[in-house]
Amino acid sequence: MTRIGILGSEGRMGRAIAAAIAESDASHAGGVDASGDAMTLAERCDVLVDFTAPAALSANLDAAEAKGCAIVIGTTGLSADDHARIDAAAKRIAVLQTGNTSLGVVMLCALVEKAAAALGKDWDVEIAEMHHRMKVDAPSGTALMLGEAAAKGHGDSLDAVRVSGRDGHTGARETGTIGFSALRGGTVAGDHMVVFAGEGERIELTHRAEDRAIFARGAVRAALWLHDRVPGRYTMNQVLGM
Ligand SMILES: NC(=O)C1=CN([C@@H]2O[C@H](COP(=O)(O)OP(=O)(O)OC[C@H]3O[C@@H](n4cnc5c(N)ncnc54)[C@H](OP(=O)(O)O)[C@@H]3O)[C@@H](O)[C@H]2O)C=CC1
Ligand SMILES: O=C(O)C1=N[C@H](C(=O)O)C[C@H](O)C1
Repeated sequence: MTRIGILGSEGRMGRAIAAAIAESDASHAGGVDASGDAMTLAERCDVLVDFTAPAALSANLDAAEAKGCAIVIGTTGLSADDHARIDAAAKRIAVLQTGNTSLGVVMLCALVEKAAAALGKDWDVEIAEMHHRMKVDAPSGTALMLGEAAAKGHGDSLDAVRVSGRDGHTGARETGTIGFSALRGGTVAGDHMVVFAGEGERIELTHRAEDRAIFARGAVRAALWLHDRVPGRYTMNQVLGM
């Protein structure tokens, strides 16, 4: 039976993941928070799931590498340096990092890439997201994944075309850019909308998370799939066979 340890166990996602493990074939090996010791937890786990904060990433990867655990990283707001650190860890252990573990968002990314490629840059792409008032990063990790999917469909790199948080006299929209807007409030688990705006018509592709249980179930599914994989960096598409 796969033993899963939770990094960020008392957080919103940590508690949802504990509930998802209880309904799965995995066993719950324990959890830690900011004051806990990831290294000690890793000793009794096959797979760690990390839903904490970017500041915790390095220590969490150190623990997984030292004890030979696989790790699912759901934390968002990661920097380019964080991604380089993940790539380095993936040479020694199995790592899956994603901004969204839900089946629906994996499908939405595929649809967005396909639509962007088919419609081309004459259809302006805008990404809007709404999350609960406690979320600390923007745009969301999911919004960035959707932006990357659209940029890929256009044959671009997202960094070259990204426009975030317009304010003031911005000038007219530049063709080929991808815009991001973030709303925060209440208890929204996570809504994402990708708009393709053309001449006289528009397409809106939307995913609404009704409960963070969808992310938790996806994280446990990813952990079960990752157990005993050879070192490397894996994706949710591989977990879901998409
Ligand atoms: N990939 C996905 O599908 C999803 C990703 N997320 C992402 O997961 C992350 C957590 O979200 P959420 O659960 O809502 O946030 P919470 O703030 O509710 O929980 C974060 C948890 O991480 C702990 N933590 C913070 N810093 C450290 C540290 N340095 N070392 C160890 N633990 C630490 C906190 O402990 P303490 O309280 O002691 O500080 C807390 O238990 C966010 O980045 C969010 O965007 C969220 C949902 C889905
Ligand atoms: O912080 C959250 O809550 C969520 N974070 C992830 C993100 O940044 O995209 C996934 C989901 O939308 C919920």
